Amino acid sequence: MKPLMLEGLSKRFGSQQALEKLTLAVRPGEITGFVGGNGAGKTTAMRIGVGVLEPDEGRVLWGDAPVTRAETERFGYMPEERGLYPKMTVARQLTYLGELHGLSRAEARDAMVRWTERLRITQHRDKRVATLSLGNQQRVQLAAALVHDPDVLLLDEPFSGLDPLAVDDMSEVLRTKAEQGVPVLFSSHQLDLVEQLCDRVAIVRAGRLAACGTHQELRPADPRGQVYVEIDGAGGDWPADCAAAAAHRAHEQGVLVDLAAGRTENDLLAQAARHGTIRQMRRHEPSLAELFRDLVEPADDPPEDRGEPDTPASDPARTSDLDKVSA
Ligand SMILES: Nc1ncnc2c1ncn2[C@@H]1O[C@H](COP(=O)(O)OP(=O)(O)OP(=O)(O)O)[C@@H](O)[C@H]1O
Repeated sequence: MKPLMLEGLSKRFGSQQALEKLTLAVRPGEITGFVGGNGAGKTTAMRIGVGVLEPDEGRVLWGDAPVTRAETERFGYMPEERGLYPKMTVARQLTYLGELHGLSRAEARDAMVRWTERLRITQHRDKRVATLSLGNQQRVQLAAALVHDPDVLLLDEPFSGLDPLAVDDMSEVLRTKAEQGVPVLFSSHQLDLVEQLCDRVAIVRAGRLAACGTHQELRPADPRGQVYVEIDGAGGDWPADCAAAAAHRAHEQGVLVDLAAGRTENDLLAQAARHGTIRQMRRHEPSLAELFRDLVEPADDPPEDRGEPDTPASDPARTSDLDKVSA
């Protein structure tokens, strides 16, 4: 399987610059999470990726060459607005979509049977889509994206509104497709889920790639990091009189401390111990949600601020992995 490359995509709707030179590689055999605030440009990028929208600038590469219309037929796309025919039965719908993507009637029927079993919607095969719960409609929508055994999977918020069992089913299917070598890209606002499921995360901000990499690569390079400390009954402000603490804030059941310059964890430990029994002390690894907030929160900037590249995008440590792919 080949990577799907979105290369230098720009797209404007009226006065709204939806994408600004966005470049992103979706690698075969990996799940890439596509995250960003509302209106950051994820849907626009995916629609261009599957060929339902033309970019103003940039191109979509499948492997080394620009993707052709025939090749996009081999892509699987789950649109955010969901594109099912409400009055058609599930079975008819999936079979029809399979045929549209080039399968014979018998192959399409087999694929419908297989995916309705896999996604646990066999009991709904003869029902009209509109009569299903939203979660089950979403399972059908995923089946619709998979029925022709696609070479690439692009899914726009596939997890929104799913119950935990459906989240597990959906996650398992995406993982299996990636293991088969398919490049998988999905957008989501559920950052815990993205962190768990994705091999790589692309963070988009105001139409640009703010950062892309594995969770490890996205973490700040600062080797000092922060220290999480939990002390029995000490309250949240005990670091205020610790010389080893430059700053602190409440976090989970304890506090997150920035070590002061020249101080070590041992200095902090000694000072913390004076405040009570230490339950936990560990180097803090920021979650994806924290990294995301750091990178994306200033996205409320007015549109005129969009002209300059975002600092993280120009940070080689944060885009180095992408560079390797595009090189
Ligand atoms: N067809 C359209 N016509 C006009 N503006 C559009 C159109 N599609 C997208 N936009 C605008 O482009 C920008 C990017 O939208 P897009 O839907 O790609 O963002 P998103 O990251 O998917 O957002 P969300 O997380 O809210 O779904 C937004 O400002 C949006 O209003």
